[in-house]
Amino acid sequence: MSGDGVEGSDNKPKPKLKLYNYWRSSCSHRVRIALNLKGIEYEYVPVNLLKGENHSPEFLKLNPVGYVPVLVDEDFVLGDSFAILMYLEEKYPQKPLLPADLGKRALNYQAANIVGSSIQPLMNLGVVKFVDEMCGANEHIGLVQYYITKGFTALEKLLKDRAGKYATGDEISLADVFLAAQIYGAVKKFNTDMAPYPTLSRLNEAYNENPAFIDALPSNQPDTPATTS
Ligand SMILES: N[C@@H](CCC(=O)N[C@@H](CS)C(=O)NCC(=O)O)C(=O)O
Repeated sequence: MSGDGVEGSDNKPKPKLKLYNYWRSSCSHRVRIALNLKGIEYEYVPVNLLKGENHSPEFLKLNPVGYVPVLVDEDFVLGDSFAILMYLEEKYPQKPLLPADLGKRALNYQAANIVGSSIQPLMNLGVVKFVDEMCGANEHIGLVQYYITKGFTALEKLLKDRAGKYATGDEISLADVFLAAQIYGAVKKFNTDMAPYPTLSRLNEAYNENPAFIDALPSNQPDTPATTS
């Protein structure tokens, strides 16, 4: 969370960005990684999903769909991690997440959207609770594991001949931000065995050595419960 504050042309420091988020939320985790990579200071505003704070009238004014993360930049309010990442990318072009090469950029969108559309939504807290209420306690586990396997299998095939040190080359890019958060969530919450995914495992090792990724980990946030390792 370190980095230079953003200064206006009058050199007065501008108010910090606020990130409404939750330590364990993978969508929040993505945005924390990008903020750290770009060296943007922000205020961490915790929203406890287990206590349903995301359904409060105050929070729904910020994001009518009731999900974290939400970014507040002075009087501009933006929900959805993908939208936030694109906003940050344009407003803070340092350490770009989108490669200049069109094909690589498109590959980043594809990998990010496999995570953001075909894996994470199926393991979202609301979905998990709904499935368990309809089908019985812990019935969500099989469903989530199915979609993690399907998504990771696709990502492994997609990236195995294209990855460098990072997902789409030797520079960190958008796909890495999505992958790091998704792999962490799959392993920690659903005990996913990463052995069938050697490329994803290798990328995950690179993430775990990078301070911007380490500072963004769910285990390192101000609202992380003390009992969590
Ligand atoms: N497409 C949205 C999805 C946001 C989302 O699903 N957020 C989850 C946490 S990762 C959430 O707030 N879940 C609360 C719930 O399901 O009630 C994004 O990328 O920001």
